[in-house]
Amino acid sequence: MAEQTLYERLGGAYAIAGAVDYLIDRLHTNATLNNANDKVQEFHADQYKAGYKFMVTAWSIEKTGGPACYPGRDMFEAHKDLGLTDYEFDVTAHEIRNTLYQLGVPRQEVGEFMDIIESYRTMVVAEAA
Ligand code: HEM
Repeated sequence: MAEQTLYERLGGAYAIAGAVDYLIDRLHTNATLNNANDKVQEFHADQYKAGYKFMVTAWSIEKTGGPACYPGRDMFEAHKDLGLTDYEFDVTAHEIRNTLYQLGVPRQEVGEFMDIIESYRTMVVAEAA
């Protein structure tokens, strides 16, 4: 049998959407991120929340080997005007990791997903661009 994709091992679209739902609620109330950057705080207004959950869910589905369904910008385009620092990236990555722990995702899959997140650092952090 062919090896299952990370997308399949995470439980597919429903499980990923559930994890993103939990994650974005945490990020939107993360005082460190909100205090660090006006642009981030502005974007955390409720009117963007459902759309952002959709975007991050679709991105995660696609990057873990599920169907190509992400309609948003690439990670450099989406973040280049936000002036993000390595510290803010680390805080976000910490919340992502904690979400996976909280939901009981196995160690192997946590490692693989966090490797994907880390591979986008230079596209997200303005200092590194
Ligand atoms: C690897 C980590 C990250 C991933 C996977 C990610 C994912 C995404 C996605 C999928 C979008 C939507 C793009 C679009 O609508 O075209 C987006 C936009 C955005 N992200 Fe991230 N992001 C990451 C890191 C961060 C960090 C560290 C911050 C700030 C703390 C951040 C803040 C934002 C904001 C404010 C937007 C909206 C930008 C706009 O519409 O002008 N992201 N991100």
